[in-house]
Amino acid sequence: MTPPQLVVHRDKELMAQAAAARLITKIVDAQASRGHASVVLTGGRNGNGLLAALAAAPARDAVDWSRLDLWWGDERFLPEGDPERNVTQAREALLDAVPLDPARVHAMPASDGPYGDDADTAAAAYAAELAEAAEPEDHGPVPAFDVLMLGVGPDTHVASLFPELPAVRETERTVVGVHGAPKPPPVRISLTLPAIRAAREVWLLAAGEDKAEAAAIALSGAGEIQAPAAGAYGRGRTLWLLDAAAASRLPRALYPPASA
Ligand SMILES: O=C1O[C@H](COP(=O)(O)O)[C@@H](O)[C@H](O)[C@H]1O
Repeated sequence: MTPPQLVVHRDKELMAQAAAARLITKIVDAQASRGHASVVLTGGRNGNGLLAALAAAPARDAVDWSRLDLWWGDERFLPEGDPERNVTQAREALLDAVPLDPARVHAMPASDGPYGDDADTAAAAYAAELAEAAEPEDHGPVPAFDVLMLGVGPDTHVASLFPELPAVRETERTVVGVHGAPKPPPVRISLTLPAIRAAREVWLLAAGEDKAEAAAIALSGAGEIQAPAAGAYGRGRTLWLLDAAAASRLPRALYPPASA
């Protein structure tokens, strides 16, 4: 387990801009060293805020968008094009504005797609797609993503891993169907903690007063079943990107010097 590093920004706008700049650098560096890069996107307010900031950043043109694989950490299992789907929101915030290779945009299945409304079969299909993309040097059934981003819910959920639900207890499968999520919609698809931990870097995004309690709990030694964000870490780095409001209830010992 890589211990979390914390960066606290003044407010959520600055946090989104700084995280977008950080992501551009990571992608450009990965493309320079390996020829391609892979990023796992998150839904939610903070994830979409980052994508919108990236869309507005002039440095976005430094990325070779045709050599970037995009995956999702979770999806709301709704029909294609539904405004609540994470991929729909990501397209609106950024993806439609950059020259991605459509074959490298790995959206999770929709509820009116080839697997119909069977979220478990759709999840298994996504797991198979990940396994096919994994290289031998990744040493596992999912690619070693360069960056995997996760929004942190006010209840400490990450991706669609909610406290105490079966999905957060999964130790074998890399992608699961989620049923009975406390946040709508109730049916979702999610990467599991083992898949999340395959990433080189995991970035947790938390901005706003409503995330303060969740950040304090997850960073104070809570168990991952009760606080899924506590179980999200990367192979090489675990980075919490917060704004001052979300960091306001962290124990003093954890509170780092303000970054900006
Ligand atoms: O429903 C979801 O919620 C989380 C957190 O969203 P936020 O709006 O509270 O920041 C998000 O990370 C996840 O991808 C999404 O499906």
